[in-house]
Amino acid sequence: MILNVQDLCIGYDQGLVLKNLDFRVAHGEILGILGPNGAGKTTLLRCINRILKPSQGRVLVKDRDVLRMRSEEIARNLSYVAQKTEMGRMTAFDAVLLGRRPYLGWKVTHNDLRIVDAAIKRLGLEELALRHLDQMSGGELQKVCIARALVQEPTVMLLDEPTSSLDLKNQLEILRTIDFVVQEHELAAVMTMHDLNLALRFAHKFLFLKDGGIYHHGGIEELTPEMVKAVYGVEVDILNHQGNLVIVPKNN
Ligand SMILES: Nc1ncnc2c1ncn2[C@@H]1O[C@H](COP(=O)(O)OP(=O)(O)OP(=O)(O)O)[C@@H](O)[C@H]1O
Repeated sequence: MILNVQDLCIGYDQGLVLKNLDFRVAHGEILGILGPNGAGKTTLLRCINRILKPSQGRVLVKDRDVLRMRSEEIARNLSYVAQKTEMGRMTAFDAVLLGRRPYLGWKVTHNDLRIVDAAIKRLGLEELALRHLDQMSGGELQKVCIARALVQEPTVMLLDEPTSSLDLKNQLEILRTIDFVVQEHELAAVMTMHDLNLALRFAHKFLFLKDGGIYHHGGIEELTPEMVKAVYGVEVDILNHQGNLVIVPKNN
C-alpha cells in the first residue's frame, strides 16, 4: 500500500470533525473522497499532507510516518492542489517551476526545466506560460496548480476538487491526465469530488464521509442509490450508459 491512514482523528476548536478514520490506498489507485458540504473532505486532505496535525492517529506514505518527515520529504512524497490557491505575482512558468523546489539545489538544472516544460505541454498551457497568474481565469489557474503538482513528482497526489473551475472538455482532459500519470508512475491520487458522475468515471474506489466517519469505502461498482440517499439525502437512479455508470437524480 502506498498510503495508509490509521485511526485518524482531527477537529477544530468546536470539536472533532473526523473520528477514527482507517483506510488504505494502493499503487495506481485513484480514490474519490465524497460526501456533503462540511463533511470534512478538505480537512482530511490537509491532515494527510500535515498542513493540519491530527489529534490522534497516523498517516503512512510507503510505510513512512508523515508526522516524522521533514517538510522537504513531505513535499517529495505528497503534492497538494488546494481548492483555492493564493500565489504571488509570477508567471505560470515560474509557478510550475516552484513545484521543483523540493529537488532544487543551488540552481535550476536542465532536468528541472525539461520536467516543467513537459508538464506545461501536458496541461496545454504553452500559450499561457509567460502570462502572470493574476491575468488568468480560474480554470487556467487550476491547470497551473495541477502542473505544479505533477512536477513535484510525488508518490501521492492530493487534489481538492481539481475540476471545480473547469469546463466539461477540460474536466475530462485533466482527469484523464491525472489517471495517465497515476498509472504511468504507479502513484496514487486522492481527490475530493462533488460531481458523482466524474467520480464514477475516474475514481477506482470511493470513500463516503458522513457524520465524522467513513460511511462506505469500496470499489466504484459498489456504489448504490441507497448509499447516495443516506449520504446526500437525494433519491437517484444509477444507470449503465454505454458501459459507463451514471447517476441521475429522480424527479421528486
Ligand atoms: N479553519 C477552520 N476552523 C474551524 N472550523 C473549520 C475550519 N475549516 C473547516 N472547518 C469546519 O470543519 C468542517 C469540515 O470542513 P471541510 O472544509 O473539511 O469540509 P468539506 O467536506 O471539504 O466541505 P465542502 O464540500 O463544503 O468543501 C465544517 O463544519 C467546517 O465548518
